[in-house]
Amino acid sequence: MARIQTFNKIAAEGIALLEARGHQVGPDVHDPDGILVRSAKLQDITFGPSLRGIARAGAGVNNVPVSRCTEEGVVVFNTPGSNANSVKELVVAGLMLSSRKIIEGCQWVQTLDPAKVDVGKEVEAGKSAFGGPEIAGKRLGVIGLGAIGVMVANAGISLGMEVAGYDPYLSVNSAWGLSRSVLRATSLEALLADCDYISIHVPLNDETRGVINADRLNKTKKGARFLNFSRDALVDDQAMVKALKDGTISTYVTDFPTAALLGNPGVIAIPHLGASTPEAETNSAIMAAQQLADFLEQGNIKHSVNFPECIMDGNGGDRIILANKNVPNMVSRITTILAEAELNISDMLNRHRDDLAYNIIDVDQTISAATVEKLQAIDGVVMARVVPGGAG
Ligand SMILES: NC(=O)C1=CN([C@@H]2O[C@H](COP(=O)(O)OP(=O)(O)OC[C@H]3O[C@@H](n4cnc5c(N)ncnc54)[C@H](O)[C@@H]3O)[C@@H](O)[C@H]2O)C=CC1
Ligand SMILES: O=C(O)C(=O)COP(=O)(O)O
Repeated sequence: MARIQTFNKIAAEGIALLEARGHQVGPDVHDPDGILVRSAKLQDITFGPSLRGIARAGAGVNNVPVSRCTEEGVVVFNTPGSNANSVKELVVAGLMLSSRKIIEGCQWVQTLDPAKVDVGKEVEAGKSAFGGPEIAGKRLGVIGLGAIGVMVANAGISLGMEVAGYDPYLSVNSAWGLSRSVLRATSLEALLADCDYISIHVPLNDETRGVINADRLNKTKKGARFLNFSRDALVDDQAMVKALKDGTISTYVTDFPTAALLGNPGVIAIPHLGASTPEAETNSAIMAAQQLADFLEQGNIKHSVNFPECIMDGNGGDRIILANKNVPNMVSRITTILAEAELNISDMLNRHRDDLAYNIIDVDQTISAATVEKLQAIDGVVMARVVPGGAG
């Protein structure tokens, strides 16, 4: 049994999956082996020595201190694609909201006093203040063509838009999913200069922080509508407010409101609702719970953002999982210690990702605590554990 602490409300299906597998789950669990989280910020949390894995039920992991986790041998998971449709649908709504003055119009209707005016007559007389262009035939630029960006680009095509995409790291999988009608923008600047509607779908990291800055906004097509359903810090708020004031951007739709944006005309601020559908919440919770349980129970790693993918069927005996710096001679040092302990390796898988290697080693005999200590003491070993319950 593992102890799993939750940091947000996680859909019941995910919790039920873990409980059905015998694990203790909840917000008050102490000394957790695993953490299950949505958007709660974990940067200021000190992790105890028992922590082995963190599963983010969702896509973005900027709320998790991933580098610190890697150094401490903690595996971080996310759930790619689990909430992409939910975000895509809200982006489609955002396109419409950015184009037609639906929100202002609805707010105005609520101000009409039926005791004083004929509402139907007043609506017909006042509606011309709330017109806006159709999106069909206009050009949509999609920055980042991953799980969400591909769906948004394809939706744009279905809605009769011309669509251009920009993603220097486009995966083969995304390329397969992308409509052939989507044009390739040669650079971010070219996309910004050419598009009437722009939607950004990239992770927040050191490369993308502030990617939409004053300089790029100055080069953006006059009157463009900008949609940000990714993260607040991708966009320089002050520069965006200025671009809204001078008409460079006509509407900024954001799922990540900040203090600097509130009260500015042209801002449509949504309270981070992109993934708030029962379907997305259930998908994400189940995927996160499954991945975390598979790792805690068997050491298998799928959809980690800091460890390599590593999955091996067990043979029913003891299993060691071990992470080490990806430097020469590590495997021989590990296997020497196992041989000295007269342990016979029945199966072994070694994978690496950047500077980190991960090993799953199944042995025919029982592994002693002393052997695990020796493995942990090897210079360059970040983490070594016997998976409880063996590799069956
Ligand atoms: N509003 C909400 O509730 C939600 C927001 N998100 C946000 O959306 C982001 C994207 O989500 P997914 O599409 O599921 O992730 P993903 O990992 O499938 O796609 C991200 C794409 O961005 C591309 N990319 C990375 N750096 C880039 C750069 N500098 N320029 C252009 N493209 C770049 C990658 O190659 C990848 O194709 C997440 O990281 C998260 O921050 C995700 C889900 C829900
Ligand atoms: O998956 C993501 O990156 C999201 O932004 C969704 O966040 P949430 O799980 O709704 O707090």
